[in-house]
Amino acid sequence: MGCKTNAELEEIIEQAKILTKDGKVADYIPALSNVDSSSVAAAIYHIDKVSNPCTYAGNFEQKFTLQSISKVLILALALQDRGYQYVFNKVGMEPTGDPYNSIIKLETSTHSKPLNPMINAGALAVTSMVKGNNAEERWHRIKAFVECLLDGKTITYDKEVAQSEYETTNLNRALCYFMKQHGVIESDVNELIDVYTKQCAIEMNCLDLARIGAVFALNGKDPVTGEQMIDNEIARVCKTFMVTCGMYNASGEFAIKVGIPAKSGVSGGILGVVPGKYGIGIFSPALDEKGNSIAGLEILKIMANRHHFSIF
Ligand SMILES: NC(=O)CC[C@H](N)C(=O)O
Repeated sequence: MGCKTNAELEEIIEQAKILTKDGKVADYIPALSNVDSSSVAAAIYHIDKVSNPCTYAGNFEQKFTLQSISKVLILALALQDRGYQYVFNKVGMEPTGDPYNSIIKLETSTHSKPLNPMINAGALAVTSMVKGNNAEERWHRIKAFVECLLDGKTITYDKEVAQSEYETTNLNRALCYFMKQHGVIESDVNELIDVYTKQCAIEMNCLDLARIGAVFALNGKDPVTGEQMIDNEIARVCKTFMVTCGMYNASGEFAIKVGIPAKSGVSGGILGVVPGKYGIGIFSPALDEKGNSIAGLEILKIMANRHHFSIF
């Protein structure tokens, strides 16, 4: 993939970097805290450019784990595997206004249905729907699907981060046991947590993430081959969830200030989609109190203002 540095993006990154000192790296997954909190990297995949489609700035080679960004990709796979009815029979479509790991709405919602697939409860239920005879098969299908979105590039997962989350994720286990009790999931809880912690620990750099953004920007088509990688309708559903719930309980403010489908993860990654134009990948691990990358948000706000990103 042809890539080059971009002076404007460098300038924006320098501006945003100052804010990293106001944020905090996630440490509730212990292995996530081993990272330089001042790192900032960003890449943009321009879907109209045939040669050198990618521009980048900052430490673009640095890999990070997807964490919650993986929820959008696994939703696409589960919808492909099971169809709309099956998935949304078990998981809702409404934003919660609560933190991503909150348990409160599970108890108050009808049939204990998680409110949407972007909160942990909903994402865990969605991961349990990926086809496969066992955890290993499910994980291999997830890995193969993400590799397809990256033109066949082999992806890896950060074993230390996955193991660290597997050992400490009592709250996610609690969400699973609650959902199992109420028939939302059927899987063995530890097997489900095993697949989920691996999917969250999938690692890539911001160039890779920008390429995945480009697939969504093209309604599921590969930006190079034009092949339909994700069904058009499924890409639409995923992008809609990114708008309504992709930035946790800051999605409303983000829709006003930036106005594009985006999904963030507690590692500090943000996947951004400017429909018909760009895929965006950002990494900066210092987070605000809602769990979004502080510098990442600033970069998107500046770019959205200058280049009129908003879809609204
Ligand atoms: N917001 C996130 O990125 C959360 C993902 C993380 N693996 C968790 O389940 O807590």
